[in-house]
Amino acid sequence: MSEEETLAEREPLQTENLITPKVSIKNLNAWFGTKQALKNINMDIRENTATAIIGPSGCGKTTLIRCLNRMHEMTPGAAAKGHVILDDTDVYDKSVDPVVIKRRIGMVFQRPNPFPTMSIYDNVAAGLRLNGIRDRRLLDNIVQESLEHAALWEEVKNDLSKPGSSLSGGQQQRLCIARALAMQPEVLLMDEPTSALDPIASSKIEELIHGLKKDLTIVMVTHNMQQAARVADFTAFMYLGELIEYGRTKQIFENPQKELTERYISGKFG
Ligand SMILES: Nc1ncnc2c1ncn2[C@@H]1O[C@H](COP(=O)(O)OP(=O)(O)OP(=O)(O)O)[C@@H](O)[C@H]1O
Repeated sequence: MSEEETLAEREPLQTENLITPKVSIKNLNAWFGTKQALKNINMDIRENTATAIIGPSGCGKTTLIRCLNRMHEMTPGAAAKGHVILDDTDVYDKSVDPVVIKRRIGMVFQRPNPFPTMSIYDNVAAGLRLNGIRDRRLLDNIVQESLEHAALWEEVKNDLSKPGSSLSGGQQQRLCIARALAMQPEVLLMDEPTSALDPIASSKIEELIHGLKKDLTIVMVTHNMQQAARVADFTAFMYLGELIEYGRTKQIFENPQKELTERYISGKFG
């Protein structure tokens, strides 16, 4: 058994249905005004795994992950209907506070977006302070842990008061990951987290994703199929707002069951 093999690959397939998902998407539909962007998505996401969402431009990848933590509805005119069950909470239940959901399901965006006027330290501490944490020692600890977790601490530990915007693009993206981790999310959504980065910075983020899976569940959008193959345990292929095929990454890439998936994977359209 190679070290490259992931936990999901080693486990026998038969156990798959017995594992309670971390996130269960049921009959999820989403719109921008009258345009339907997601069509009846059903998908279970297993805890402590990385799932890649792939598919051609405009197929609904970003919309899908933004529906998971209720960011989609923040776009004027946007709406979602259906269920996203996080453990045993329906994210779309009327009694649920979307702010709590965003804390439990964090997000990292395509372009690194540190708060430009804030120091490295304050970028990571900002969310904690907003949540009323003022104790300096506690803040120091969480900031250090988050930066360590994001594999950035060694590079910035002597420069914590410098602006976040003084870092390289790859470092800024890891700072944004640290900022998300400081809130101790259970699920981390990543929307093409390496598309603005060079290959070395990208591979650092990919390594990081491997490590982060031990503590949380990752759902990432990527245009890069090699990246999906390298980092994701499971891959979902979408087309025109529909989930066409979803399974273990190895199966999706080596033995797709649907012709559309096969055509996309082999570069016949994109
Ligand atoms: N703010 C918006 N207003 C109106 N329509 C939108 C908006 N954002 C996305 N859409 C439309 O919704 C559909 C899904 O978009 P989405 O961004 O989820 O696709 P995607 O697969 O992530 O695309 P890409 O790979 O290009 O980022 C597309 O047809 C897109 O044009």
